[in-house]
Amino acid sequence: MFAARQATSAIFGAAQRRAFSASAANASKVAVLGAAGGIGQPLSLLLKLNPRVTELALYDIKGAPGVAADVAHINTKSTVKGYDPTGDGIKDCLKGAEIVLIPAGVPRKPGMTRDDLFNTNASIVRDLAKAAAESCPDANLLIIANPVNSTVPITAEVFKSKGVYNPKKLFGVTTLDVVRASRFISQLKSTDPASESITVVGGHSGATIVPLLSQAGYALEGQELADYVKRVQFGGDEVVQAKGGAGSATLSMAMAGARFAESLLKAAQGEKGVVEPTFVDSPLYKDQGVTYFASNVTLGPQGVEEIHPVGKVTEYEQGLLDVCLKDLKGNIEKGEKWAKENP
Ligand SMILES: NC(=O)c1ccc[n+]([C@@H]2O[C@H](COP(=O)([O-])OP(=O)(O)OC[C@H]3O[C@@H](n4cnc5c(N)ncnc54)[C@H](O)[C@@H]3O)[C@@H](O)[C@H]2O)c1
Ligand SMILES: O=C(O)C[C@H](O)C(=O)O
Repeated sequence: MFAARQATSAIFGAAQRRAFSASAANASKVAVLGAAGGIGQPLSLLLKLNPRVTELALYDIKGAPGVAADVAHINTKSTVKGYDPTGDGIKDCLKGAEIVLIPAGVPRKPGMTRDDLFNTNASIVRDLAKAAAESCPDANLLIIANPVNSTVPITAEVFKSKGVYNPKKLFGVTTLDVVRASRFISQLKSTDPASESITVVGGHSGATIVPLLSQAGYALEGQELADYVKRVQFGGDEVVQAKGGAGSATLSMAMAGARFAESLLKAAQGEKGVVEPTFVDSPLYKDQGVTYFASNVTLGPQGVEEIHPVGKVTEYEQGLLDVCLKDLKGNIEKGEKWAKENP
């Protein structure tokens, strides 16, 4: 039988559980908006298994109370409550949240780009961002809904318009790109994926996803390198195709979102040297008009502590970066413009 304790032990090791006990006084409310969806459900499950989470608040336009009732039976200590749009649902869900994950929004079907989701997801994210800016302006906001390259700038504009924008607490979740980059190189080189750490920078769509394989000491060449880069850049499409119209990555994304939330909680609870890749308001390419950029970031109790530079790249990687920056600038400006015109 899959006992919750065993599952918790498998995902969160003994050292983590001891560290958690030492800081058990921390109350960590985590909210998931879009909790009844393909990502939302397994993400809620993984958060329920995380001993650092003390309160789990699950919101969706439909189905969240059911998901909450189900997840709440898992024998870990956190409390779970589901909320829907009736009454003060969203406000109550967000009040006191330390972390808010937003996977609410439509996923791709074969033949679509992430940007094709813009028209639907922009207003969903804007409205949820408004609610967060009003009810939990100090929370860490983790944007999963696509197109991340635009939904993060939209969220920032909402927070700016309410006078509560804190660039250190707004994150586009790009964790899945490094999870894939590590897994795919381990398949090529027959290594342990858990010990692979491939830096991926840029954004979260196609050519804006730039894996920097050379920094991990790998020197793939020619077609092998091109195929690897393409697989990382279009890993999402691989899943969209395989699901044949039934959506995009949900399970691997839930794992990636839960990992990022865990890293933020560790940092908030005093752990040093917690580094994750994420798409943030970044100085790295501001001189080229690219105001948000994903790179490795050291997390601290106040969110972003240090944005790591991109570091040394090969000529080939510089070529990828040049293409990335051009696309990214357009995606960011599109989000900002839309948010200003559609407050
Ligand atoms: N950042 C990443 O790496 C990454 C990875 C995978 C998917 N995604 C994106 O995540 C999003 C969700 O994907 P999914 O597979 O879970 O989709 P899904 O359709 O299965 O679930 C989305 C959920 O959002 C809910 N929702 C819609 N509007 C809402 C609103 N206004 N308030 C609250 N909830 C609302 C829906 O009811 C649904 O339950 C998509 O945009 C997808 O492209 C991002
Ligand atoms: O590919 C998608 O549309 C979903 C997500 O962004 C992913 O990378 O899997």
